[in-house]
Amino acid sequence: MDAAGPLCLGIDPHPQLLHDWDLPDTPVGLERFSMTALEAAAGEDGSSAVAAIKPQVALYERHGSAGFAVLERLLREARDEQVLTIADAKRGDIGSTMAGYAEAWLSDDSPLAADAVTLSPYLGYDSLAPALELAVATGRGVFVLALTSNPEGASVQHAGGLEGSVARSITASAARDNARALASGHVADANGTADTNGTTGSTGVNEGTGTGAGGGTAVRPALGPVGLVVGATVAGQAERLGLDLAGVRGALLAPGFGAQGASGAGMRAGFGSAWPSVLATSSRAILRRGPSVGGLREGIREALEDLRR
Ligand SMILES: O=c1ccn([C@@H]2O[C@H](COP(=O)(O)O)[C@@H](O)[C@H]2O)c(=O)[nH]1
Repeated sequence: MDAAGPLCLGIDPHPQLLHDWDLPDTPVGLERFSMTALEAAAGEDGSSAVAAIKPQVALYERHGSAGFAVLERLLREARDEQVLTIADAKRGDIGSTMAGYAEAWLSDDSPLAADAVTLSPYLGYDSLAPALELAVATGRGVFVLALTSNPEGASVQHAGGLEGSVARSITASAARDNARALASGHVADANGTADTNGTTGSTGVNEGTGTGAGGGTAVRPALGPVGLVVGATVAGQAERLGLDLAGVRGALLAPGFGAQGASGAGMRAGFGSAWPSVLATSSRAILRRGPSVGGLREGIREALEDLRR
């Protein structure tokens, strides 16, 4: 985020987008789409144009094993291009089988290994422990759904009321786990290398200034391995629900920027003091600028400009 700015490019190969790009709704079309988006994300001068890419796993899964093969190639080539990856898989299960999902997305030798994965905490936040443990051990991260960008999310996430909402409990649990990880110094450094010696930065962890390509001068605290998903469209609700997002000390992945209507100005206002930790993610609004790599890069530039403004 310091180097490239607070933007993640969502790679969502919707059937309509494949059609608009004049590609077939097949694994061949999916592969062309994914590699083109990666080329745009990788930037022109060897430095990534975005902080991360976020492939939407559902849209690969709908093509079966051939779709997963394309996703494996995307994740592998992104790694080769040094573009960070967030697999948007929204996984969550009872602890014993959660370990299987964790290995699939977060272990070094998995063909689907990403730098981070999105997790659903609705079988109980602590059921996610196998994924959090593996993320810490391999220098990766997780993003736990807290306040999702869709209107239906409120029926579950606001439950419990202003003082005791589900979202508040998830936020507090993430803050607890990050505090533990940060205190132990056992988190990834800026190169994604697991650091157990406390030698990275003054606190032994990755600290960012928030003064890089993302613009702005706010100081971002050191961030732990547990991020939250907080929709850009609903960020303003966080304060009303008493969520201490800045206190989480984890990255805040914010979908809803662009196609779902959220703007840079609206996000800044909604996230308030947590803004330096926000990683806005946009899929369709940028992907609609394809199929040319130049068009996609223009979309990325405009989105970054909006976030800096
Ligand atoms: O709360 C959430 C969690 C995840 N998403 C995902 O983000 C992208 C948004 O795509 P856009 O085209 O930019 O609207 C998509 O993959 C969703 O599954 C979300 O929107 N909201």
